[in-house]
Amino acid sequence: MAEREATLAELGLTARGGREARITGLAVDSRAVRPGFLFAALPGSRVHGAAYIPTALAQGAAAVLTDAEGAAQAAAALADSPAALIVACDPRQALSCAASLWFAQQPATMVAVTGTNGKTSVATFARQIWVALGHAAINIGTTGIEGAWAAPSSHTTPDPITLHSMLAQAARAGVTHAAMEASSHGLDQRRLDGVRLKAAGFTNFTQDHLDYHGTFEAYFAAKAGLFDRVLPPDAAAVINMNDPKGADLRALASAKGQRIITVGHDAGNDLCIAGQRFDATGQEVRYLWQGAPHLVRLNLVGGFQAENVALAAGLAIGAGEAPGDVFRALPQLSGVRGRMQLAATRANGAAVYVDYAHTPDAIATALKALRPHVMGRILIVFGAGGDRDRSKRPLMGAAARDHADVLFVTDDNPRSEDPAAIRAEIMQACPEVNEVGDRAEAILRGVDALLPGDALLIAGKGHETGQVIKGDIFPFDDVEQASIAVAALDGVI
Ligand SMILES: CC(=O)N[C@H]1[C@@H](OP(=O)(O)OP(=O)(O)OC[C@H]2O[C@@H](n3ccc(=O)[nH]c3=O)[C@H](O)[C@@H]2O)O[C@H](CO)[C@@H](O)[C@@H]1O[C@H](C)C(=O)N[C@@H](C)C(=O)N[C@H](CCC(=O)O)C(=O)O
Ligand SMILES: Nc1ncnc2c1ncn2[C@@H]1O[C@H](COP(=O)(O)OP(=O)(O)OP(=O)(O)O)[C@@H](O)[C@H]1O
Ligand SMILES: N[C@H](CCC[C@H](N)C(=O)O)C(=O)O
Ligand SMILES: [Mg+2]
Repeated sequence: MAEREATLAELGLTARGGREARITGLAVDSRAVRPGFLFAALPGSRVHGAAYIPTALAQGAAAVLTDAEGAAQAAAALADSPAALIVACDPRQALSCAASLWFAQQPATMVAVTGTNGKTSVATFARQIWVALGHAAINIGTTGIEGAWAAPSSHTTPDPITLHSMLAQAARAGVTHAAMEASSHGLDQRRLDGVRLKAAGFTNFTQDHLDYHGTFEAYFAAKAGLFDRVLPPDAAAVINMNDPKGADLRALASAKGQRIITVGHDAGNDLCIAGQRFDATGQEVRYLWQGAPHLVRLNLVGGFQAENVALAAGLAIGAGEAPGDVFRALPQLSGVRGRMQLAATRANGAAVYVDYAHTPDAIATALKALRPHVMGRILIVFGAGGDRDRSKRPLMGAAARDHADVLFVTDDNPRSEDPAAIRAEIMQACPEVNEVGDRAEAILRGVDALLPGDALLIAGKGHETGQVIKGDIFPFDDVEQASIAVAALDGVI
């Protein structure tokens, strides 16, 4: 980053007293500050970044961006320094816009998707549609940056400096299309406010992340910010009307003057899921685009995937593709790793699926979605993450109790918490279950219990490759464990 310089004005920032500075890089963490950097001292969840302003100045920061509280907190250090001070009411938003100007390039066609469940799936499907239509495309989210340019990512929606650095690298590598996940944390923290969107999508709204947002209202307001604040008026809003919150977002998008593409099962929607027929490996879907039918074979298990595909198709159309081309591309779509993934099959034919369901709604949806594909019983192995929304635990237990036939409650990233206490909270709703703390053993027991025609759903970790216990990450992969269990029990590798 130090190879180039920009003035504050070029980054859209105005310092107190009109002071200018030549900026050589951006940082939100004082430990990353180098001489000439702009340090963004942001209000955090644990501490105000202003606490690190003296350190950043000592390391040569040429400018500090913060809010009024931060400026007051570090007044003494700032008064003694030649660094420029920018005080913004929303410093996170100012940082995102500065980052977009600093890194300068982003793929010309970008879309974003928000919602409690389905974001990764929709973003991946949008990328696959674009690739099928001949574009150099990526998706950005929980599974990293994938497609024509790839990189790992620690966040679903990366912080703005990381995000714009990656967008610029991807654009320089020739990427023209990008679909990104807008997490509620990312929206609340303005991480994607510097992204220029052609379309934005909404999947659904159910319980998650109340530990962070506090109330359902605040959680929904964060998601609505994608349409209210980030999406420009000349862009398209693609809204799943099957969700009760869809109507609220349609009204919001309409007030903004955005082009609205509604998606849902009712015939009145622009993109309607008019019929579905399930078989062992996927489904046939009859979509209607503004009344005209498109019959599509999807190699995807789970009725909700037809909704995710519809939303991705709506985003591609909203961002400029011809509808006919988009529907022709859909049979080529393949599933996302760890989302209703067929991980193994027993010698007796019983199937083992791995899915990332880690909310009450996702567990219910995943189990209900499996039913039409399964003739026998449905078994589930699941747990709940530590240091995350506690109130969802008994609800996850209830969802499994209501929609599965045999339950194994196990551990899923206990993090700093006592794993047995997490399991006990889940089992408040389903006391009559098999409790097996060790996840590998729970999977082995679940696989062992499979009779011909049965299916096992291993829920919660999806694509994850580690089990987080205290501060350590132990290698763990549900798909791999499913294969190991089948091999051990059936004697095949
Ligand atoms: C709750 C949350 O989202 N926290 C994010 C936030 O940290 P924070 O502002 O709360 O950090 P803090 O510790 O209070 O520190 C305040 C400020 O001081 C700075 N600092 C701190 C220490 C130091 O020595 N020097 C320094 O400058 C920090 O950089 C920060 O700006 O800003 C940081 C920098 O951008 C993020 O890394 C951090 O993500 C944490 C690690 C996190 O776990 N976030 C998760 C919950 C998250 O964002 N998840 C969503 C997806 C969820 C989902 O849908 O499943 C995601 O998009 O990934
Ligand atoms: N449209 C949907 N409706 C309900 N549940 C869904 C839907 N799509 C996916 N799910 C469930 O949610 C799980 C997570 O899917 P996905 O990773 O696509 O969502 P996400 O919103 O990206 O999740 P995260 O917020 O954790 O990144 C899936 O494994 C599935 O169980
Ligand atoms: N990104 C989500 C995923 C959680 C998945 C589950 N395995 C867990 O650890 O709770 C979160 O951090 O809340
Ligand atoms: Mg995701």
